[in-house]
Amino acid sequence: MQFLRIGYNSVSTSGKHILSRHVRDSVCSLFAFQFTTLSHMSTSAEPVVIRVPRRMQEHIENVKQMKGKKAEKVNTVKPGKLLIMSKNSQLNQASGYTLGKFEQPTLASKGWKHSKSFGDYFVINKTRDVPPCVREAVPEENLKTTNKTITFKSLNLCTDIVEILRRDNILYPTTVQLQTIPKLLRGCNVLCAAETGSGKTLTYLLPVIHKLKGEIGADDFRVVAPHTGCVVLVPSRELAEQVTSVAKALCHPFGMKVKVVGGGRGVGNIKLAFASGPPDILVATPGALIKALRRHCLSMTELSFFVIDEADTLFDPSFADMVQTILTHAHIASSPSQTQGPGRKAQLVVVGATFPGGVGDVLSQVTDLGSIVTVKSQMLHFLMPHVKQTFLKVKGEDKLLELHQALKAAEQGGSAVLVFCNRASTVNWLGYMLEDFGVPHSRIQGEMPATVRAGIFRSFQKGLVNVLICTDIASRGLDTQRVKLVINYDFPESHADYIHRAGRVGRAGGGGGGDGAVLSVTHPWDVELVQTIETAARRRSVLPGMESAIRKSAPKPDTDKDPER
Ligand SMILES: Nc1ncnc2c1ncn2[C@@H]1O[C@H](COP(=O)(O)OP(=O)(O)OP(=O)(O)O)[C@@H](O)[C@H]1O
Repeated sequence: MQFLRIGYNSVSTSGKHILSRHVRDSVCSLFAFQFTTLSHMSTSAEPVVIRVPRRMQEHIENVKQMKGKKAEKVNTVKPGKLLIMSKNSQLNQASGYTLGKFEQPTLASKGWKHSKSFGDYFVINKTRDVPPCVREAVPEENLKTTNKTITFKSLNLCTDIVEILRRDNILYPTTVQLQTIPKLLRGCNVLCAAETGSGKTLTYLLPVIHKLKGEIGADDFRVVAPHTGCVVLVPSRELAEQVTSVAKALCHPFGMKVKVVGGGRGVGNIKLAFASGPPDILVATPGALIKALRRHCLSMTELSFFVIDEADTLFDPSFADMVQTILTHAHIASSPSQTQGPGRKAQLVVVGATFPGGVGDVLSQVTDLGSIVTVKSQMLHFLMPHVKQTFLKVKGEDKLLELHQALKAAEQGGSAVLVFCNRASTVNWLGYMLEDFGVPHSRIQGEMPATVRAGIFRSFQKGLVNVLICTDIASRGLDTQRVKLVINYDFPESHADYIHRAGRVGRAGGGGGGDGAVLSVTHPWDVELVQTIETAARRRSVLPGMESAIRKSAPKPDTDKDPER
């Protein structure tokens, strides 16, 4: 300070020295008044030099840095329920706390690249008990007094279908069903993007069955020339069997035929599916469907519906060419009017819980993109608020022990567990290790024949075994109501994989939707993904990089008679 005063004096008297820009800025921030005076005084005279001692410069820099750090730290600890619970309680975040738009959250996983962080953890607590897609269930006796409650009947589905659903205790449409079913019944092409477990299978199957049921008998030419009414394309054999069993249960009372053709079976088996004539609904994997088309087992020119389920996988480069080839066999409508009467074209339904870019490029080749109505759920690409998600930073050698502990705890609770690995070889190795520990389990990975995989998955679904070690092949679309715990033994390689894996718990119709949990074990190389997930949780925002090209269609000024409006 002493020295500065001398500088000030020298300015006021001689004004002969040049003020270095860097020092001027530093001084300016701390001694704003003095600098204003200096600049003012030096305008008419020669440039000014103020000599600031090195120690003072360092002090100024230190103060600046400290100020910056203080600005970064946000006090998120508040009384009440916790959204984020961390090993370091200073980094907890109350569920009632909302980060400001420009506030930088201090992450519990901030130092997780450092070896000292082994043993650290944080938990994203659930903030609700039921999945957001499940709409408020109002007791039957209150229905008359509650305008808001919409049942499947009010969606104009035929009473027989509503009755079948009622027997399965499916009474109220989920939000995505409520938004999508009326549009499909009107004949629109629909792209439906909704979170995992929100009931997308029924979303497309119900209108498909309703319409095909109406066509049978009412449509003379159909009796003369029976044809397949709907093709559902799915990426895996397990999913094909799952969709088929749901469709069969719904179609059986109406005498409608549902068949499945999946990978891993020979051409003879594919032909067998068509031996008794074209099925009303065909569920197929891309490879099997192409084989069927090449052998003229079916024609897709008279389809009423073409459904692409798990679109993000089917539009992935490994499938995209096959999907494109298949789409050229179908005549896709460009407007609802083209879906009526003889010579009608097929409605296109594209369904998924995550969407990559590039979907539009493929679809634009078969239909007018403007004809596709987009239904995007509000929770798309958000972390599930009804599932507790724990992240552990552990040493490689401790992973197995952590897994064993978690499996033992789950075994006591009697719940089923999915353990995800990134490689088929890890699935096999982990299986041998768990055998040594005496943990009964099954394994599924992509290198197994599809028929074997499907059998293993069926026995897991039936409850014959409670632990399934798997790769991401089990993360897409499979309905795993029994599963209460998902363990990421290997951390997923992308946000999309995390969303799909975590989505195996907390599904609609699961009764206690809120008792599912996800446990992720992480390594230093996973930390960046973990940090973006933690940031999204603290900000309550979507996971980054998932926005893709999906935009909700602007409402058209037509006679949209959705009951929700
Ligand atoms: N309206 C409803 N009410 C109650 N349960 C429902 C309803 N609709 C669907 N379900 C049940 O919710 C579960 C999940 O449905 P589904 O498998 O279709 O989800 P999804 O959205 O396709 O999930 P994913 O994205 O993982 O494929 C199923 O067991 C289904 O029977």
